[in-house]
Amino acid sequence: MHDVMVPNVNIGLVGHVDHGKTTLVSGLTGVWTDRHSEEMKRGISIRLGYADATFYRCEKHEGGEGYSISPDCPVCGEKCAPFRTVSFVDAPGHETLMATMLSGSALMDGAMLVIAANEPCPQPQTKEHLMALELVGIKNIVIVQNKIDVVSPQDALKHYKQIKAFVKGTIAEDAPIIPVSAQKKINIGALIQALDTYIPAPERDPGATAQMLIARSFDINKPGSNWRDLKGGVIGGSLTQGAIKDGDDIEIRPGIQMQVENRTVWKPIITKVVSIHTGERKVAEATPGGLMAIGTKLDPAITKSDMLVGQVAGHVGELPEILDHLTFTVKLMDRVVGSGSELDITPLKHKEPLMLSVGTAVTVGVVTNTKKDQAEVVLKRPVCADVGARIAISRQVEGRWRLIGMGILAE
Ligand SMILES: Nc1nc2c(ncn2[C@@H]2O[C@H](COP(=O)(O)OP(=O)(O)OP(=O)(O)O)[C@@H](O)[C@H]2O)c(=O)[nH]1
Repeated sequence: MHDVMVPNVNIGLVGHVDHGKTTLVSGLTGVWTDRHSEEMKRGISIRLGYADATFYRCEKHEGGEGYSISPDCPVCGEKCAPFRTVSFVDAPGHETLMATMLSGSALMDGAMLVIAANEPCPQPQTKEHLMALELVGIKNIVIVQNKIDVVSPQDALKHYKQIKAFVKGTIAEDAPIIPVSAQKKINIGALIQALDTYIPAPERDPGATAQMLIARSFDINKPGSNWRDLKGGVIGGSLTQGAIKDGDDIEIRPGIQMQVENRTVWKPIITKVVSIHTGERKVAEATPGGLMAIGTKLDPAITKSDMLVGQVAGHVGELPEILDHLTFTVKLMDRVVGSGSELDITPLKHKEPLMLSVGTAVTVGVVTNTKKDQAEVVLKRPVCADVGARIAISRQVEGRWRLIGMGILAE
């Protein structure tokens, strides 16, 4: 591992099932396949996956040639310095896992939209994932035209034009389209160059109060953990602002569900940070950018099996309110995308159940009040969120949750 501090960004991988997202991350990190198959064995591949990469650039070459995942320049063999570390958030492509994709999108500074060259574009989930990026406000997008090794140059060009037509008028209209073969490792340098250019490390405020969105939580003592020297109950995710240090007392909200006099209440969890990892490194302090894992003094029974996913961690007393009902402005799309039949979206109805994604939290609620562009929803599970937070709204259409619009949390 290197000792140079380089900017870190979180890049999401989205796109239709089997278009090669996992293979691509493997090519960009050199390690992912093993970890992924390890996860598969443990039966948790439906959850979000993470992998870290360090990118190197040789100053001696123009274009994508000098970009690689190895410190040795692929052209001249000279040693190069790292210029960027990247945490990949791999969202599963399957349509029933849209909630997981939305939960992961809260962590993304930008996204790679992976589209296979050997299938007509757009496929249903490609449409739905692009719409999700648009709704959650992810503007920095690089389109990867994958599997170019299995089509002729003419067909690749035809397909490229299909992608161009598909993204016209969307948030990805000006996104670069990089033809690659993840499997044959063709054009990976150009892809790294595009990621560097189009997904910059965002401005963040390390001086603000800490807010960590939790996207994984587990028992470190279980076999298969990547962070063997962390101890106790572990939470993983990303800081959106502020910093967390080793030894800090932290609070996790909403916390634990309890029954008090026949009422369900949520009690924030208070604990101490005993170790921090970013990527493969142990660090004394975590700042925004990249994914991290924090070892705490919590009993692993509280953190096991992703039980704290969707919660927020920060310093004691400094987190946003715990909300068991949300009032938000609503902007609905015209039609449901990604379904076989693209149905019109009707206004929200009183008593209608909705699935709402806020930060990494995915929660279900019932509409209790609705006006033209505002709604109130009572939640089954509360969330911890600030006024102004973005809310992705899904409703049941033809038996599954479909993304129908976006909300902004009001006072
Ligand atoms: N020929 C060829 N095959 C590829 C390429 N990239 C991926 N594949 C194959 O396509 C299949 C799907 O790849 P994955 O990487 O699992 O796809 P995915 O998008 O992660 O799929 P989900 O996680 O299920 O959404 C696998 O059999 C890969 O070996 C490529 O560039 N060329």
